[in-house]
Amino acid sequence: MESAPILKLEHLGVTFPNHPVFNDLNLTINQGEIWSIIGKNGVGKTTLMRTILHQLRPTHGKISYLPSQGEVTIGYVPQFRNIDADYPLTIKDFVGLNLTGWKLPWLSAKERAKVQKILDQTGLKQLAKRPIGQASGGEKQKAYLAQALVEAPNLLILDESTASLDPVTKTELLDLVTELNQRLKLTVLFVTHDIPMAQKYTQHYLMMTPGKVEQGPIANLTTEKVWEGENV
Ligand SMILES: Nc1ncnc2c1ncn2[C@@H]1O[C@H](COP(=O)(O)OP(=O)(O)OP(=O)(O)O)[C@@H](O)[C@H]1O
Repeated sequence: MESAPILKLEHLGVTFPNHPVFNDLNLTINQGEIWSIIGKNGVGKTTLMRTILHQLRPTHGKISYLPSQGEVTIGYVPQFRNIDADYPLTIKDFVGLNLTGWKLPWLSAKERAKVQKILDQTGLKQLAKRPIGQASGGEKQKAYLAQALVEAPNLLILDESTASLDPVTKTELLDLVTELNQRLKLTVLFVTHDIPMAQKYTQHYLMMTPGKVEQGPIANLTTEKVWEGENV
């Protein structure tokens, strides 16, 4: 049985001054689906994600969050950003930041339990007390994922979040995301240039090309299609 929609984009368009990024984008994402969002550099993938995250207002069309806006909570894992070696927080405090609204991490017992659980799930338990600035790139990226998941969102956006990771760490992260998807029906938008990973981990694709978007089941995403899309 098909799930109910969680996100519906209708005739969506974003135009920066003198620069239309995309137009007339129509897309329905159902609860529990995993989508890859692909397309060449600069085509508008991050702009689309920022619009879904309410950071940008669409210039045309609309986005519906279903069954209601209040019921759709979004976790966001950005592209890898380094963190200064002398950044003062431990991995555990960093993961808990979302729970405190980015103030100093004075957590309640319940919040501490949430952090503990997600550290466990993301394989960061042994590293909880390590200053995040001294963690490896992969560990930092896991911490960003844990931070995005700590409040149990029902929609997770991975914005090229695995791009800088080695194959083993990349697979660990995406296996965890798949596990959460199956257990909790977490809906996932995976922005990526990694077509083999998209084919392995996602069920549907949205391919953005200048002036046009295409979507379908991931089995239809052939190498030729990607090549054509990247060369428009
Ligand atoms: N705030 C802004 N003002 C003006 N132009 C912008 C703004 N943000 C993004 N752009 C432009 O919009 C286009 C789409 O950018 P976006 O970051 O969404 O692309 P992308 O598909 O995510 O690219 P990449 O794969 O390189 O990350 C680019 O040409 C970019 O320069």
